[in-house]
Amino acid sequence: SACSSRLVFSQVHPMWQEPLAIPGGDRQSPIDIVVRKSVFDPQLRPLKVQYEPRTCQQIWNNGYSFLVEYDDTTDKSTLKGGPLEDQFRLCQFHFHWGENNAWGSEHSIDRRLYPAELHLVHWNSDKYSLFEEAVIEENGLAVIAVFLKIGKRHEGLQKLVDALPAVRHKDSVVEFTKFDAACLLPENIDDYWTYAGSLTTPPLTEAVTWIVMKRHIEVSHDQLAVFRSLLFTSAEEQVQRSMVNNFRVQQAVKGRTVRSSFT
Ligand SMILES: COc1ccc([C@H]2OC(=S)NC2=O)c(OC)c1
Ligand SMILES: [Zn+2]
Repeated sequence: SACSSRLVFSQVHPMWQEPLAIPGGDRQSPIDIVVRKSVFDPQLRPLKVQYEPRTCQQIWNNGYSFLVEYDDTTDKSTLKGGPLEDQFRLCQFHFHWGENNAWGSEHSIDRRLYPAELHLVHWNSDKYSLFEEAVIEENGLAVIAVFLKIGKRHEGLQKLVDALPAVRHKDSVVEFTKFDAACLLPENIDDYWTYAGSLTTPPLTEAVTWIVMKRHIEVSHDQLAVFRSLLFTSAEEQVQRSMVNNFRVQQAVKGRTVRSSFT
């Protein structure tokens, strides 16, 4: 699918140092969400998530995370409502996680970090015809963020966990079909925060309407351990590096307002 588009990142592996100052970066992500400063917006509507499991295609280790990629050539898996004026198409989801359970998420709530964070990535198919077009437009993308907490085993995630050893190295791909991404959403998706932000790895474009779920999902310690068994490095490289701590440092809010859909 296009959305995992082979946008050429800076070849220097960011390893999450800040490789470059973003010219005029005044809406960068991730951020710490200060709950008492968020503003309830009664005009925020319920989210409408309609995912078609048959659009799931493959898992790709891109050397930053592993992406579960969807066929985004038609409007079969869509997101609308909430803060969104247009219809958005699901193109991939991926995660960010730590080397241990003390940290790993990109966003935090009142400074509380989670061991991992899921990003469900959608692009505005009312206004653009390709992910690559949308990724440089300020209303181009919508990313749903869901925090992961260590607890009971997540049955729906296990099918994905079982496929990960096949994509251990950077640039490996494995077929992965009929996965319902909706199983990774918390029961209640009506409670969320939303703010204007950016991609969290290069190209860091300020194209993202963030929808950060208030409710987390639970995964088992062993399931998250399999994420940490992945590698940043390709099979040919002499030195193998574990894929952990693939999150960006938090960015200045710079006067942005974070709205909440709940009081
Ligand atoms: C080329 O497409 C990209 C590139 C980077 C990101 C990063 O930005 C966020 S958000 N998470 C990431 O890993 C992306 O995710 C939507 C999509
Ligand atoms: Zn991400």
